[in-house]
Amino acid sequence: MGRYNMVWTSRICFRKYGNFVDNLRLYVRGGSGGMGLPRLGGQGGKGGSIWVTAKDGLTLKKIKDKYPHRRFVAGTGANSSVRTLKGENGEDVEILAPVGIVVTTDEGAVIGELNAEGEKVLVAKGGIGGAHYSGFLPSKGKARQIRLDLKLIADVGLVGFPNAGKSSLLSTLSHAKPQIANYPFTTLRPEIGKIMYDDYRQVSVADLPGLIEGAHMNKGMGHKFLKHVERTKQLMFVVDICGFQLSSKTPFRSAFETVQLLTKELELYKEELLSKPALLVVNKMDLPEAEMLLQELLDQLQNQDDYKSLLPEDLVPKSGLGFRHVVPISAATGLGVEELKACIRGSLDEQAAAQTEEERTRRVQELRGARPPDRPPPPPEAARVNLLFSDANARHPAHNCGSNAKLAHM
Ligand SMILES: Nc1nc2c(ncn2[C@@H]2O[C@H](COP(=O)(O)OP(=O)(O)OP(=O)(O)O)[C@@H](O)[C@H]2O)c(=O)[nH]1
Repeated sequence: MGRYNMVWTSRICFRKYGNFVDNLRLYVRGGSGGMGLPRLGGQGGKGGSIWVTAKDGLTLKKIKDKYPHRRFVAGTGANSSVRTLKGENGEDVEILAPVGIVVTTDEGAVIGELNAEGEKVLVAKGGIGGAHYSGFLPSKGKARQIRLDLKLIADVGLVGFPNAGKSSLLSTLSHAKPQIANYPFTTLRPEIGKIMYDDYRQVSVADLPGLIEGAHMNKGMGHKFLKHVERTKQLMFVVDICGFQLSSKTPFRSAFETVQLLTKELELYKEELLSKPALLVVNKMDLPEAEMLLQELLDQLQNQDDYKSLLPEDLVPKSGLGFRHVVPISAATGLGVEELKACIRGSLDEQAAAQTEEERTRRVQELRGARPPDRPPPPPEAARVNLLFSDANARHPAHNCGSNAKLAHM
């Protein structure tokens, strides 16, 4: 393996977990019916119902931000009166949600799925108005907690320009020919591979083909690709250590510039995507000069401000680059692949633990009758990046991806 015998798996920068919202719990209550009028046989109006309707371009985070209380109550039916014997029906409430979600009860029973714009699911029916048959007494609307879950296509999504080695990596990771997945809410058919762990846990990895520079403007597979990045728990950026050039007419990009461009594409499409935990995989470490180029890349990642002028200003991501781990590998020889598997697993486990803790805190607060906490606003970008860089290793000692050290010998 020549001079190259080290794997650098320490955190370059620590991304906060949980800013990206892939599920949401809501309280919904249909309206009560109105009273009937026994004297004249009048009927109360029906209570309004609550519907969840699919709309393109929405995210669960937008719903969360727009309705911090996450409570939806439909209108009450009007009472029957001498003037209006049939009381007016209460108003329905429509909750707009992204396409590609499953709506379930709190216990996990599926109420319905939204796979296309305009599809809707009834989540809380309004009560019936009082009438002769009910002794003129109305009934209450249905009240319950529901969950909106984004249908995930995989635990981890590969993000990289053509030729970075994504397909090769997926095959190496999953030891099998990855399956082409077909999802009802999409036209793109990602390849999905499964990593098997010794404790029988399986982690799914999706190769989402078609990302090129300008994807945010819908170039190439553009938005079709980027939409899928939303549907994974974590991102795995894959870059060729020797850089990337789409064609002889387009400029050559170094590995560092490639990372910047990939990040910029996500930022321009939906900045929220950058709050997903991400790993950076540096591929083709078997090639000559790879170790020297890796050191250069690490230096550039750690001193991003000094290298900002390499690309035109409008191509530099404004939020900086952040990765939980940087893992050099060779998909061709298998070098570093076991370390990568350990990193992926560790990162997903940490994310799951953080989400469970957040949900637990929320429920405790709910039981105490307190308003669920809104996430505190993130610190200003510049401050955050600096802080994360200067303190990352001190506050979060090098994650043990098979090694305790920043430089782990293979
Ligand atoms: N030397 C070397 N070559 C590699 C490695 N990984 C992949 N390659 C080669 O790089 C080329 C591209 O690999 P792919 O796996 O098809 O890359 P991709 O990112 O899936 O490319 P697209 O399908 O175009 O998106 C192929 O010729 C591979 O054989 C590696 O670790 N070392």
